[in-house]
Amino acid sequence: MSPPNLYLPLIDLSSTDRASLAQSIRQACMDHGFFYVINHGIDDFFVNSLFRESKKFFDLPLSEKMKLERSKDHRGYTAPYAETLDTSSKFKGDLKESFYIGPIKDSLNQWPSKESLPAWRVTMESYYEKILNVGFRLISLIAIALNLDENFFTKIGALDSPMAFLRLLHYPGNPLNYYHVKSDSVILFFFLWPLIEVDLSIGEIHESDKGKYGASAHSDYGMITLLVTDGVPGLQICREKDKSPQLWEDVDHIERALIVNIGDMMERWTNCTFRSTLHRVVAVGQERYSAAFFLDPNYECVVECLESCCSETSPPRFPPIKSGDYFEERFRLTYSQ
Ligand SMILES: O=C(O)CCC(=O)C(=O)O
Ligand SMILES: [Fe+2]
Repeated sequence: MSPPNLYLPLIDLSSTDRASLAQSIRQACMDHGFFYVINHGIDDFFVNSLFRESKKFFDLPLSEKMKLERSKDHRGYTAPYAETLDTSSKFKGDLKESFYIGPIKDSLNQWPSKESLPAWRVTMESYYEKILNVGFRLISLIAIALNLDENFFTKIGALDSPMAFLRLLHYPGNPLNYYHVKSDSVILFFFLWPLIEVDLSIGEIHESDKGKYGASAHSDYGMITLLVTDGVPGLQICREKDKSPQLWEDVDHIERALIVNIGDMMERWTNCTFRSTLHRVVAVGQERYSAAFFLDPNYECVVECLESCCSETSPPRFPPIKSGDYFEERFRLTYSQ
């Protein structure tokens, strides 16, 4: 295993020294907002079956996938170019296609039929439970890292039926195959590169930075995100978003490690002590699969500056906000471009 270019701390969940783990997490969250997690207890077997089933879905014809188009509850399929994570971008839409699975105990999720993909639902549900469990363990370490009771986030109700979403992602290898033209309600896909040269006067050509970004620059909305990838590179982070020009650093793949990052809610809670770092996925000309698990608080939970993160000299920077209100606004911006 070659050492990563960008040094991100490795958090070894098999360690019993919770105080030292929490200290490393604190440092990682202040310096990068990103860290690796090893020995998390999710067997390779589950990750491999997650990617195998994910691929089976994304391999279906677009018309089949669109039958499960993302609902108002944010469950289901989003086609390439449906999302613009970088809401300031002049380009429209990201290259990726994705599938959202929300809390598995409610009945709002959409599933491919058992006839077409018999093992799909059970695979996703099983991975969801396992990764949720790792998320809970990390949140408790994060509470310690913030000098709080290890059950702090449970006690304030954040983890009471948390709004945890598993998002399966597929980045096409050849972006040119996915040029997408949108005209009012009509969406046409062109699968032949030469056609792009034709001046199409209907609608708008969605160039998505000419296919440069699988996912454009963004920060995640919630508490923490736990990511697994198939090892294909592309993920980059920018630690100083206001610096010009921005410096983007590659996040290397480490076999069997999860990549964990802090989201905007946690940044608000911690009064920016912990950083919600800008990141993106650049297209590397290779097909790529990943699965991001967003562990976000219960929508009723009020996110307000933690006592351990403010003082007279460092007053709260954000007003308290109900988690559900915050998410609705962020989702609206992401999909309204
Ligand atoms: O696919 C990846 O590596 C990152 C995905 C991501 O940042 C996201 O879905 O928010
Ligand atoms: Fe992200």
